[in-house]
Amino acid sequence: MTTPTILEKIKAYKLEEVAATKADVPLEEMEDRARAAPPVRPFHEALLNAANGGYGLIAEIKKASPSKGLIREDFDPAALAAAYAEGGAACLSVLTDTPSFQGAKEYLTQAREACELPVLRKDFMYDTYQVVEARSLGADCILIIMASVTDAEAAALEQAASDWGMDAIIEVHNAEELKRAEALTSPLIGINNRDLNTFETTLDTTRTLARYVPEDRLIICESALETPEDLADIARYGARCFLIGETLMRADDVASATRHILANPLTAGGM
Ligand SMILES: O=P(O)(O)OC[C@@H](O)[C@@H](O)c1c[nH]c2ccccc12
Repeated sequence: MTTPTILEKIKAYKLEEVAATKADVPLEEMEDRARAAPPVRPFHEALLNAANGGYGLIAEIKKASPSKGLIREDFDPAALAAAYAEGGAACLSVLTDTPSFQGAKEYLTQAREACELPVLRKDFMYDTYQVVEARSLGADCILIIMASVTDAEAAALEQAASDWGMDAIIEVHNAEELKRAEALTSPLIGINNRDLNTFETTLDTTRTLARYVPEDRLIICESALETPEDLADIARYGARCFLIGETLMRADDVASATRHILANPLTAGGM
């Protein structure tokens, strides 16, 4: 027997979780809740508008991660959301997975209520039930991790997001996953610089893959971004949208750290 990969382990516990939630809240009931949720905020549009004038930042609310352990002690999703909005983020991402990221479904609702930004539910999605649940929590966008789903699962998740008026980010980590992503219709392609099975990170992943992304898709460079220089460098490869968690979560003053990383390193400074 081969040892399961990290993504396989996550998938196993996530499917159990989903089965338990479904037993508690049947699909019809979850659909009622989704219909009663506040209207969808335009995620793609907010990102695109911000990227046209500079950078489109998706700022992530992330308490802990499997590779880094606890990232932020003082963790108030509503205050963090307000700080991100003040600092110039275009959208938010909120981790709702508990076993690996110490996230929670309520964090998404709390963060979204504290600002006007569209919100990505950051979780491991396999079942369209989770998409309905995401909408019931207020999510405006979902993540589809190609490394963790089949083509059929990805297509079903994407369709469910679209049925509920939400956007979907298709996350890829290599050329093969990018090819599979191209068969889907979502215009949002996330290039994850972190290998979710080994946790290794390198911005070379984006530098290498960006040129193969079709022109009609919007590239989001995800993970391991630390400085304004990183953003400026990656922008030269055609990506103007960024998903950043840890660097901002480690800052004492989250609003000013957000402003700082979004500043153009060529024109900033000198104050
Ligand atoms: O904290 P970082 O290195 O800035 O990364 C943020 C985000 O890209 C990362 O949390 C992430 C990207 N794809 C994921 C999929 C599942 C869980 C987490 C992720």
